[in-house]
Amino acid sequence: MVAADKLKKISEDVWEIPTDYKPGMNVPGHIFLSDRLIEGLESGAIDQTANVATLPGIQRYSMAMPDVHIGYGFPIGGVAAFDTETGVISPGGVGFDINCGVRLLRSELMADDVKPHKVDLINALYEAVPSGLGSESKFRVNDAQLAEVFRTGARWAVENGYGVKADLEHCEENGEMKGADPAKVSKKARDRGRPQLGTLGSGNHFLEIQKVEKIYDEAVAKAFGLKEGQVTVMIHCGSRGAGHQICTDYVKTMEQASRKYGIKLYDRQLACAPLSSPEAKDYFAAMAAGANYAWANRQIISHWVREAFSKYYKRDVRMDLVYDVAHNVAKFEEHEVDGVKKALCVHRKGATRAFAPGRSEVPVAYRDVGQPVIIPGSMGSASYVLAGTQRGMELTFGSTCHGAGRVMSRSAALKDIRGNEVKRQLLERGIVVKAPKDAAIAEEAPEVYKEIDEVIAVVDGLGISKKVARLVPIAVAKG
Ligand SMILES: Nc1nc2c(ncn2[C@@H]2O[C@H](COP(=O)(O)O)[C@@H](O)[C@H]2O)c(=O)[nH]1
Ligand SMILES: [Mn+2]
Ligand SMILES: [Mn+2]
Repeated sequence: MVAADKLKKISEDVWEIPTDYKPGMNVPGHIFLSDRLIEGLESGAIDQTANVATLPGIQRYSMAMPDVHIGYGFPIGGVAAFDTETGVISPGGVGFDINCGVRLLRSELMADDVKPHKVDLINALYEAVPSGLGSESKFRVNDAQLAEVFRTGARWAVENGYGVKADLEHCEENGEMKGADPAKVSKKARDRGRPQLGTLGSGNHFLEIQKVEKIYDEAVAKAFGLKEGQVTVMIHCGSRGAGHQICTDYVKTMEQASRKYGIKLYDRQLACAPLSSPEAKDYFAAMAAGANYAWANRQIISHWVREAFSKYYKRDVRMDLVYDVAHNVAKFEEHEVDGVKKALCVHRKGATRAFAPGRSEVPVAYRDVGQPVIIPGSMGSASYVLAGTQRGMELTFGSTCHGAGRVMSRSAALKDIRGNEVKRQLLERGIVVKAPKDAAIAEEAPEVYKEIDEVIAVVDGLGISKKVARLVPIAVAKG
């Protein structure tokens, strides 16, 4: 029996997990997948989506985007919104890499100018930005500076010479989530985060030089400053050891809190606390600090990317920030539920906010067209820029997918795939890959991910975000 047999197809690409799927479900689950993608859906991801539906105060549905796969407690690709009075917050609904996210720089360069230099350019980026699992940064922050990073995020970086003010206007939350409190971050998390600020991290994190291959919506693309043939650079990374430790610390706090507040957990990894409790407030303050660390991190890395291009071309190469999205975060937002405006805490775990035109959270420059949504595919496939829609506000609390989503585990990839062969095949297609070791390439081979075009067809078809541009890789530096 394929996992999908447990689901009820209620409309094109929408699969329901009914509330009688398991005891304790407060709302149904909705999984957004095409008939083809549903074939590969793990039954564990259905169970996880159903488990989330048992949490107190969940609104409308527990949702999973088409990049869904098994995660820690909540599925990756999961979206769940909780009433601020009756609901909960859960570190498992945010993930260990707090504010892992993606930003896109648009350059003034065209692909034909860059392609002959792609090896030198990717080497320059690889040199400029430290990467790898325990990698340490080229610069050091002291405790007081780290506390400022936790409090003010990307603004700290810009005020210290890493970028320009306009960058802040083009970040979700302006790169500075309010309510962060460094005092709620443990010494262990600070010690892990201090040496890693300004590092890419490992594996799935990357820097990618891309070409805008196709524009689907000229007017929106123009608002985003994108045109066919243009070179862009995509940066994917998060909060490194700092975020990981914050999550680890608060999972323990929440396990105790769940018992204290009598919350029945169908999976220990869903540990959570009522949003009104001191434990929830402490976690939110620490999570926001982790999110700010990640925004500062992507901001510093952007500065080094700009420096590397300018140094290589021996002139000031203009690289403006299109936008920066968080895809592992919980946020307080206002949404309409059954015709009533409500304050909700929306968890997006491997999911991207995709707000419609007119929302005050969307930067002024994009308010008429909707929030830019940046969706990476893999080092051998396309990535996409989309825009948020009103349909998304209605159907998914303004959310969409965050990537293609894995279909093969890292261990299976290491067993079945040879990194040097993947590298050779990609080079044959004109894509240069630079990574610390061949094993890292095997773990991240294009075939370990779903087909991004199919995933994007689902979100575009449902109308929860709409296609604006398709980007293809020229050269990739993997962490
Ligand atoms: N364009 C590229 N996309 C990539 C690459 N490696 C991974 N990915 C995609 O990113 C998402 C998000 O990853 P996550 O670790 O935050 O879940 C993933 O689902 C892939 O689709 C790459 O080298 N280039
Ligand atoms: Mn990520
Ligand atoms: Mn990450």
